[in-house]
Amino acid sequence: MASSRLPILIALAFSSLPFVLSHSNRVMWFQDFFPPNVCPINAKANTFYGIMFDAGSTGTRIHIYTFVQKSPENLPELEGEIFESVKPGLSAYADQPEKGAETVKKLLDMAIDAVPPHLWKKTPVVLKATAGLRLLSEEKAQALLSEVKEVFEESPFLVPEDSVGIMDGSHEGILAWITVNFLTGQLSGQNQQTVGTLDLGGASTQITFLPRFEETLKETPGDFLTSFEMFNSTYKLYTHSYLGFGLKAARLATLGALNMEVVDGQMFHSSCLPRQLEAEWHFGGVKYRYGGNKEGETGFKPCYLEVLKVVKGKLHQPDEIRGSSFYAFSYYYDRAADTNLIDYEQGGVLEVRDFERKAKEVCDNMERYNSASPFLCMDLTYITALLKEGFGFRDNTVLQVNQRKELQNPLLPLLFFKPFTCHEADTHKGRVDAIHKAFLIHKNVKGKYQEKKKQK
Ligand SMILES: O=c1[nH]cnc2c1ncn2[C@@H]1O[C@H](COP(=O)(O)OP(=O)(O)O)[C@@H](O)[C@H]1O
Ligand SMILES: [Ca+2]
Repeated sequence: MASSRLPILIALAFSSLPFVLSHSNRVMWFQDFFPPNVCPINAKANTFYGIMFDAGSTGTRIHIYTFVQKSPENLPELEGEIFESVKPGLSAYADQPEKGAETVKKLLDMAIDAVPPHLWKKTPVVLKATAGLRLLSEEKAQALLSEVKEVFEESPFLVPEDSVGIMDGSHEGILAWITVNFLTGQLSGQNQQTVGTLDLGGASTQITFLPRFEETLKETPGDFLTSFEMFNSTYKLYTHSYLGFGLKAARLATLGALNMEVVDGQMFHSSCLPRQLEAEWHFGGVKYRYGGNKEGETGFKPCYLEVLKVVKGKLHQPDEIRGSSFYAFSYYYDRAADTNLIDYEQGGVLEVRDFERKAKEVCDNMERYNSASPFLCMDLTYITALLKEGFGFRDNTVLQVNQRKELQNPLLPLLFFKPFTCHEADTHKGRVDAIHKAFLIHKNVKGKYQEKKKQK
């Protein structure tokens, strides 16, 4: 993050991303998550901490934040972050929730070392799970979450009431959009030209952009639109999370194995895999056997047809995006960097057709690329089909594929708000109200939008 922006931090930055749903159609971000002494009085310099877990489908990550508040008048500044991750993600322990929670405990032990003992009780700890847990049955997901909650409660840290839960898919999209557009300076000043975001996770994928045309708002299903207020502006965003369309879930779908009761020894085949391949793969706590088409076809053409079945007609295609450029990350970045389409460090700018070109190159020469990952052909072909046939992007749509670590920081948007000063936020209620005013998310924007039109 550009260090000049660091001072724009808010006192509650560390207080997690709870996304508490309120009784109305509003989503509140912080309610009930305020550690008592955020705004110390008469303190010259005060350091405090916050612990956030991002429980993704492919891995669990811990962010331990340190904030320093130099004087009661100033807002705290982010001083540092300790980051660690483990694989696989929690959903791999669907049938062993205690073991899953063990992985969280190991990461949490790092926080015991990082946070001074006298601050343990004031340091909130939060875990937000994404698509891996959304794909599990309610019962299995809850079992995992309650084991995690127990681990938190046995720890010396502050455990807010809603500290462990599954994050709403649309919030994932909004967070990414805010992060990218804030970091690129689009949310401040005049002439805002925001950029849309594409996040390709393991189990779900998100698309988010700010529609420029009324037509888009009219044609979009209501639950794809979310509005929020920030820095005194209202943004009506198009955002949607497609569950089961993450890269790894798409592999299973292509193999015909997604949501299947896998029979022992059952083998799944695909023309997207090296002909002679026979292997095993674990995902979401299930073991899959898979391999190439020993006799049938292999290569880009048959693979594209296979993958097409997974995406064609399954996604909403907003016309407006065809000509715009998007910011793409997660597996878009990983696969582009793996195949030298972009630089690992710098990221780069691509067109959709570059993914297709690379997919052809890899799929039609699978023996050569086999050593990297047997799924490379399938992954690149899926990305191509998802972008073109799924979302409806043109071949020449420009994608900025940049890996910025901050993008993976689920707390970052909270660091941008400056909704109140410490003086205004002396009371718990004062803080909640201030945050409320500063940042609201409304659901069902379409309903509202139509109502407004009728009134006109
Ligand atoms: O902290 C991070 N740093 C870098 N990349 C990350 C981080 N967290 C997730 N990713 C990227 O996200 C993708 C995996 O998605 P994830 O496991 O979060 O699935 P989900 O979003 O579908 O639950 C990979 O491309 C991985 O590189
Ligand atoms: Ca993710």
